[in-house]
Amino acid sequence: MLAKGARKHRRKLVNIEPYSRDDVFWHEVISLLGQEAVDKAVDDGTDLDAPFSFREELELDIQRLSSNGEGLAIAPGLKRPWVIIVPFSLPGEKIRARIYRNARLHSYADFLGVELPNLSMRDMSRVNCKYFEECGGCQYQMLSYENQLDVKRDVVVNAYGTFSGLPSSLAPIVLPTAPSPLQYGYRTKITPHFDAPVKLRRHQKKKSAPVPEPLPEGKTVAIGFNKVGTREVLDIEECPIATAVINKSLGPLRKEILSKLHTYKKGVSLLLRDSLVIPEGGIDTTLTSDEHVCVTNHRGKVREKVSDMLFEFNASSFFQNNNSVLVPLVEYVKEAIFPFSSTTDAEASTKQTSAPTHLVDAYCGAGLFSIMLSPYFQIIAGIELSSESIMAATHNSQLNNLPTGKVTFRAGDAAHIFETVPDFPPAGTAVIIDPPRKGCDENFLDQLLEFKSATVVYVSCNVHTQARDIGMLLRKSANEVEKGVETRKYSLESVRGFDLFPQTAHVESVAVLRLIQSDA
Ligand SMILES: C[S@@+](CC[C@H](N)C(=O)[O-])C[C@H]1O[C@@H](n2cnc3c(N)ncnc32)[C@H](O)[C@@H]1O
Repeated sequence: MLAKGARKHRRKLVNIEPYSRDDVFWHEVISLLGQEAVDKAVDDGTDLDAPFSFREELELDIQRLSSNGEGLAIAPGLKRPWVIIVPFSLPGEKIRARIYRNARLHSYADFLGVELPNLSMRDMSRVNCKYFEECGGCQYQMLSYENQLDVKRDVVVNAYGTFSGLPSSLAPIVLPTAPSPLQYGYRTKITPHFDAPVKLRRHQKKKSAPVPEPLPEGKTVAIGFNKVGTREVLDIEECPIATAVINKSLGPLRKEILSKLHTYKKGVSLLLRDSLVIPEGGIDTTLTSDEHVCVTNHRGKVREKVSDMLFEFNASSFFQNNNSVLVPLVEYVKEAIFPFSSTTDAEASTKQTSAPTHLVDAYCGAGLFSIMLSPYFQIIAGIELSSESIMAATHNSQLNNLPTGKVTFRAGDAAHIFETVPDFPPAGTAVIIDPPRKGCDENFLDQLLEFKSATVVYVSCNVHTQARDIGMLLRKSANEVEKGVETRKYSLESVRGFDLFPQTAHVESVAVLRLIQSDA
């Protein structure tokens, strides 16, 4: 019988949040070791029995790249199999690593160096950041950009293979990853943070304590991002994936924070957001400026331009962080909705009889898709949980002179959108879904299935929850046909990664679904 503390530790290691980063690793461990070996270790009770001690150093052969960006190796010379996860390492490489955490049938290790590099992938002259291998951010800088895009396509393929629950006969067509026009200097938002120095924190806790003094000359605190694999802050003076205006402001902001560090009771997350200058004078698009500034006030306003449309939103609200890729992304979504515009008349007539006239934009944020696609629809309805973003979306439809009544934005849970559009003809409606990382809930998917729009385009920053949601939608849709209550079902036409986050392991994924006759 395990002691209480050991039972708690076991529960923590075994109960992984589904579709999380840890869950992705766990599925990769199963895939590398084989289900049989995993079952045996679980039966023997050795699945948590790590064969390594803290800080043990090892030489490893990397076998695969994880969808999370790290290299995966099977520990050498052991009687029972065990996986080691090491950042900055590539398949085919021999590397040195040092264990820092043990988990269920796998351990995490720091990267110490390459013994034998994989020269078909690694070229260190490509690395553009002085914090590479220290910062937890951009792990793929040593890869060519083409290689990064290929790796991200594999992530999409594997996510559908592992998390959709679809048989391999229904595996989607995964198109090549669409590139970002900018591969550095693209991030329009960064959020470096700092912890209040321990001494100050203690000092501030005592109510009777005198007002703390500024830090003595030469004493400083790290302001930046997490060191790889830790929660420790790495001091960052520049970030090559952020825009020039953000990098220009980072130095002065750091200086200001350090000069008043003694006034912070706890650590703080800073915000630096690239914005066009917003001219005085309210809603007047003739007053536009191409000058960029960095907004650091969380309650400040930000303006971005996408093609010839303007977007304003609160600095702390959601907006896509790579402006350079937004025109290709929106254009791709548009072509998915109106495939006939790029096909011959004969092809078009076999695909769909008429172009959609209505758009539902679920999880609409500040109205990016609704507003960009407004010229192509008669009526648009958007929904979004954040009332701040809905106010921004409504403001943005006026800022871009959209005809009154053409676009309606509502604050609320996405699932409520379908009850508010009873007059939208499903056959003439396209639905765009762009949920947060956790994906959609089942209630939303049920409403979507009941509505039966001709086309659904699902945009996601987490391809693993997207695969789960699409798998569920396709199964429920096929079930309706099997039961004889419906003759049409959803078919997954394609999935395509979009590189919104060059140099990192993240990928945005766009899935296109069509409602087809079940015998089609
Ligand atoms: C990835 S963002 C997409 C925003 C927008 N489509 C864009 O591209 O700018 C996801 C949005 O979903 C919103 N959200 C989260 N949960 C929601 C829910 N249950 N119903 C509606 N919106 C939700 C968030 O506030 C966030 O703005």
